[in-house]
Amino acid sequence: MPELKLDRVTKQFQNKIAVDQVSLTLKEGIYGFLGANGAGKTTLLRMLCGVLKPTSGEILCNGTEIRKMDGEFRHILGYLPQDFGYYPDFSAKRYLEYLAACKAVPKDLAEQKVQEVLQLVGLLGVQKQKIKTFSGGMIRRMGIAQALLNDPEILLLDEPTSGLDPKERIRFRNIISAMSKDRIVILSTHIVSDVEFIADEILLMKQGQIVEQGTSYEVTESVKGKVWECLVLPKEVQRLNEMYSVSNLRNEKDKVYLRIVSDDSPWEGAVQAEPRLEDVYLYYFKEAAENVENLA
Ligand SMILES: Nc1ncnc2c1ncn2[C@@H]1O[C@H](COP(=O)(O)OP(=O)(O)OP(=O)(O)O)[C@@H](O)[C@H]1O
Repeated sequence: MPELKLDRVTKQFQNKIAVDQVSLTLKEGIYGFLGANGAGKTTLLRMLCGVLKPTSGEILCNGTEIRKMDGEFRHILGYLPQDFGYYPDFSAKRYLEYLAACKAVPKDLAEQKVQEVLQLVGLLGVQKQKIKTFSGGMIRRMGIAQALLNDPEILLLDEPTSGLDPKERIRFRNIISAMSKDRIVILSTHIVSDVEFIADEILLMKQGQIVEQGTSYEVTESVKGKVWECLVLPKEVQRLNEMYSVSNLRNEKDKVYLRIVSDDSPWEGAVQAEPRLEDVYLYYFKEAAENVENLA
């Protein structure tokens, strides 16, 4: 089993520090990098797969700088980038056979491997169809299939569920869980439910830094005592909404139920509630959540 070690890894683009002194040790398991858009997740993943060179710091695989391992590192790596490219006129099977050749999967093994990954992602029955006839979810599953062709020990998935409906999202999560044994799986996302139940470790990334790290339970506990519930009159809602991070709002007869994430009690009579990972996200990424709302 490989061990990945990041030692003060930093990436600066002109005057923007995208990844800021990140130090981590990653062993077998699923690591969920959770952060708002622009937090630095993609930049970190691109350094991890060797596409980008860190401005400073080192990434070591079993003690050796990955850039010095060259082909050897690529052999144990599978990568699903955010903008995964494919040939729409190829069938799923032909496309994966083509990629298997690009990845130097031995010819006598390639056909079996293609069938194996198609089976794993549930595309065996449609392998002869052209990719252009596939739904978004099927295309993302193809993406995972290609990343698994060389049976990688390290699997990097950048926003793998973007654009998927809830059913496909669940299916995707199950696939990732099923094949995570004996691998390091690194998954970046801004969708809490993608990692809440499957990640062994969650890493919250903000402005290029890891601001929280631990199991889902541990990270959730970090906002214990900061999640509040209260019933207020409708006329109070706007003010509270402007002052606090409201994670849930529901009309209840003549009052409104609010769930608020705040260091201090937002309302006389507010009671503390059990935190959820979603509350943690809101606590750290309030501004980002607001931007998304404004765009919606
Ligand atoms: N090639 C580049 N040149 C200049 N700035 C960049 C470049 N790539 C990324 N950045 C900046 O670095 C920061 C981190 O970007 P990055 O794409 O890593 O974030 P992210 O967390 O993956 O967000 P997203 O989910 O939107 O991709 C952003 O402010 C981004 O604008």
